[in-house]
Amino acid sequence: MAEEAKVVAADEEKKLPASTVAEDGHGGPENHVLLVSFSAQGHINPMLLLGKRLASKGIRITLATTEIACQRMLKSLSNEESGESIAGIGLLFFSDGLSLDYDRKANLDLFMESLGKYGPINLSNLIKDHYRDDSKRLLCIVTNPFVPWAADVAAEHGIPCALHWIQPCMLYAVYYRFFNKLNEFPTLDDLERIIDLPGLPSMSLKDLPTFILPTSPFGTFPKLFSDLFQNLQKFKWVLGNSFDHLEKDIMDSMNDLCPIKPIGPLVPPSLLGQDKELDGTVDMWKSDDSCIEWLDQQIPTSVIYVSFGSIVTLPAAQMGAIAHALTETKRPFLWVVKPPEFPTPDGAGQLPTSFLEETKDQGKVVAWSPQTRVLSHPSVGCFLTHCGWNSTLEAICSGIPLIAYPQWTDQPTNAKLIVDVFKNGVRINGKDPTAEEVKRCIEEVMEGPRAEELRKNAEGLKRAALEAVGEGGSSDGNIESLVKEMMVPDHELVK
Ligand SMILES: O=c1ccn([C@@H]2O[C@H](COP(=O)(O)OP(=O)(O)O)[C@@H](O)[C@H]2O)c(=O)[nH]1
Ligand SMILES: O=C(/C=C/c1ccccc1)O[C@@H]1O[C@H](CO)[C@@H](O)[C@H](O)[C@H]1O
Repeated sequence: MAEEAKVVAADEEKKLPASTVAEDGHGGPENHVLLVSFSAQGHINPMLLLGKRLASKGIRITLATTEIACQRMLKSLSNEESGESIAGIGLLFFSDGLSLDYDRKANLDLFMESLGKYGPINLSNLIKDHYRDDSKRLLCIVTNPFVPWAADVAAEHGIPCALHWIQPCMLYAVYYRFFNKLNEFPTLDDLERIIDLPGLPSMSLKDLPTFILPTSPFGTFPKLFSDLFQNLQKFKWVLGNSFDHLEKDIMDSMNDLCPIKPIGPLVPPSLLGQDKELDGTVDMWKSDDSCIEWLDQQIPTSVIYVSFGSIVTLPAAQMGAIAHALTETKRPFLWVVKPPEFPTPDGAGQLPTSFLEETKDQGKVVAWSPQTRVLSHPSVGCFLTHCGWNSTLEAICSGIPLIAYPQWTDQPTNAKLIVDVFKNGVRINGKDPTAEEVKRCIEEVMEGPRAEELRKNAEGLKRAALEAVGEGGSSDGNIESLVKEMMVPDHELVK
């Protein structure tokens, strides 16, 4: 039974520390875009990176997100950043209706219902407070799929709205076809059905996102996405965190339904050797930078990097299988074991006893890493990942082969892309794989007969990613055209 939610209704919301709107970009006051993001690390970072790219084209940027995200970000902001801006982008916060000490992950449905109830009211009030007069009128509101109601708030204020799709375009195509009932998908009576959609690789049940499984336990998310994908007309643009070379056939398959404009990969530009000034991300947890010195002492391409992102907490049995496999390979490893935010009585997220002592001369375990610096380090040979899309894109931009170990949401479909479309990795089979299965995948990527092919494919994707976001590249061109379209008021558009 979920603990009683301490709901903070809109009119009772606590006032946050006064946050002025510091702004990035060089345009006039009228060239102002408000980014609205869900509170998770893997949502805020791509939105901030999009903001930095728009700012580089002369747009003023402010990010609005929830109070809980503010609390997490303030914990790790560098001294010179005071919570009023991140990487030069102004910050505004609104309440999701719950107290800050409420366990949102353990009560997903209640959290999302509260966010959907109080978020729109609080966001609308924030817009009234900050953008009331015409001199500060917003060009556009860019929102994310977990807060689609921002489109209704934008319409209330007469502001155009864009959807920032922060997963692969493949998920966008699958969700669109599923929720608009354009194709047949597995049912409880037909779990073995193969799913063949135009422009996409054939899929089976294990490749589908968890929110559309016939057995899906996630009540709120299917409803949220069902409403979103049946009302995409609310958005003037749909922007995809991907790039032409990576998913061209998939994007083309949506052109006659609801086009998606690729503007990615949204990774820190320094990862692609571009201007570090455009890096604009936030860590919600303090990075343990000692892992870089540790990597400096390792042999090139020898290290197995293991990380499951900011949300996933692995069950104890899976932690044990990975620990045993790493020990058995005798290879150097760097493993991010992020402590659960709330106690896990069943040992989930915890390392087996004596593992650290047994492997102290073999590997290193940290609570949070500077991941993009790790992935671009010459000592890293492969990345054992949960296939979160930001991690996947960062690995692509680093030219690192992957061992896919998907857990939920888009991750099974991302794993399908990795193995059968990008061909830059292998997938660990089974929901509760053995240590032998994990070890088999590690050896296959590090020294197996396909190791060289996987590495070459990974390096080729890195070059394509750099080209897409480089000046004149496909994604750079799409951002340029987006900014031009944003500048043209609706009444001047040729219908
Ligand atoms: O130790 C870590 C683990 C993850 N990340 C970052 O956290 C984000 C995770 O996003 P992703 O979509 O991969 O997974 P999620 O956390 O959303 O499940 C990525 O940008 C990673 O670079 C990090 O900085 N340090
Ligand atoms: O970060 C999330 C979801 C976080 C969440 C949801 C509900 C309640 C609390 C937290 O999802 C990640 O988003 C990434 C971008 O969409 C995706 O690629 C990762 O696989 C997800 O883990």
